[in-house]
Amino acid sequence: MIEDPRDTRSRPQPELSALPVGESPVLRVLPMPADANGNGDIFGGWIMSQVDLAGAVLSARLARGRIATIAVKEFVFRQSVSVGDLLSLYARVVAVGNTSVTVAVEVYAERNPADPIVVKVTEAQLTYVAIDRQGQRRPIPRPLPADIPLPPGSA
Ligand SMILES: CCCCCCCCCCCCCCCC(=O)SCCNC(=O)CCNC(=O)[C@H](O)C(C)(C)COP(=O)(O)OP(=O)(O)OC[C@H]1O[C@@H](n2cnc3c(N)ncnc32)[C@H](O)[C@@H]1OP(=O)(O)O
Repeated sequence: MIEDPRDTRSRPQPELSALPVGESPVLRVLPMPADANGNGDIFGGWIMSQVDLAGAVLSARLARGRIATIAVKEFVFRQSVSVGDLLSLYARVVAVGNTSVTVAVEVYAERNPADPIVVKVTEAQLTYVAIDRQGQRRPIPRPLPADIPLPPGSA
């Protein structure tokens, strides 16, 4: 039987959340109908690409140039995303190495404008490597910028 996407009875009830207090999203984005799968939910792959872009923002600032994604640690999709949701993506630097930057990204969806709720959609940890024009790894320039919050011990 094909599931009716408007029928929410059989779906897990959303865990109510709130947007992180005192933080600004690095990216806000609205999924469009073309980003939806056959069930009417937004493709996980589309969400993953938004997370990759969100993680790249702080990494590119720290690398002061080109970067490449080298690794992504575990995506767990906790809630589905629908057309009409507003996604906010928050990023936090968790490590800065010699050539790499590791960033934790969290994704929240705001929905139902008449009675707004916020749900946490997913989170992931991504590592980016600073690369030169030939695509070879290069050191992250030091000193690191003072305006990006960094974990203790980063220098
Ligand atoms: C002013 C405006 C600003 C804001 C404006 C923002 C704009 C935002 C732009 C959008 C930006 C697009 C963002 C998408 C970017 C792609 O989609 S890139 C496409 C997908 N990725 C690729 O094609 C990469 C392919 N891989 C490669 O080319 C090579 O592996 C690389 C990246 C050159 C690295 O070379 P390598 O010899 O393999 O590197 P290796 O020495 O083994 O490791 C390098 C570093 O990675 C770490 N590493 C290696 N493996 C792992 C692993 N499995 N896990 C964790 N770390 C690892 C190492 O520990 C090392 O770190 P450090 O200790 O040096 O810090």
